[in-house]
Amino acid sequence: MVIHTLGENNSLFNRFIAEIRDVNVQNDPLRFRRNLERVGEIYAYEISKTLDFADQSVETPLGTAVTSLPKDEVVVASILRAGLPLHNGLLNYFDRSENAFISAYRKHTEDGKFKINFEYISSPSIDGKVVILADPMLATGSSMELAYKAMLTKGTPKHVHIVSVIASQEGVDFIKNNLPAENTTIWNGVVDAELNTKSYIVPGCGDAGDLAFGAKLG
Ligand SMILES: O=P(O)(O)OC[C@H]1O[C@H](OP(=O)(O)OP(=O)(O)O)[C@H](O)[C@@H]1O
Ligand SMILES: O=c1cc[nH]c(=O)[nH]1
Ligand SMILES: [Mg+2]
Repeated sequence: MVIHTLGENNSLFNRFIAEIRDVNVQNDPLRFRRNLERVGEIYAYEISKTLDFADQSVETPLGTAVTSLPKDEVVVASILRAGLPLHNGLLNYFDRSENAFISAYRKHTEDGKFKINFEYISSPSIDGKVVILADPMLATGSSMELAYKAMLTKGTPKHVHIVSVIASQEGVDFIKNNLPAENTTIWNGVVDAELNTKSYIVPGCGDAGDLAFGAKLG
């Protein structure tokens, strides 16, 4: 399985990750969402380089320009709710893509544990298409695995790109061990070493869904 960690290279991408993490910046929800969106835009550009391309003619007022354009059909998919700003960023560039949404969230119990609740998937057929499955946080990897399985009920994809902004090493290993290697690629912004006792990524950024959209009950 090919795994990319974009934050390993020096670029402006790291500024967006730093602001997403920074307690003194992430408390501005508009900026937090916009930074996730900007990260999504950069992922879209990087992932676009892996697509199949074909020459197409474009008529200009003065002649014909032959341009190499992506020919794959792309489905942008994300996990509610923290995935929404990242989804929007991907969609800003893959503006012709189809879209899918999966609801998967941590349902906490009184003993401090949680299980992943799945309620909903809205998706087109993914037969033969390139699926980009996005969620800013890859902690244990359970939500992503559940979302991946839900997507597979909608067809057989050509390729699946798993996209996270902040991942844990455990989450990356879990995806590597549980998803097929041949047609899956993982894209992370950064990979942090630890999960705490509540399975939050350390240093991570805190609760991405709450930072983007506010606290929720349960
Ligand atoms: O890798 P995992 O251990 O499964 O954890 C990651 C999941 O947890 C967060 O969602 P959360 O349940 O907080 O929902 P939210 O997006 O509604 O905040 C995050 O957005 C991922 O979906
Ligand atoms: O660190 C984490 C883990 C799960 N979900 C988050 O939003 N943050
Ligand atoms: Mg959350």
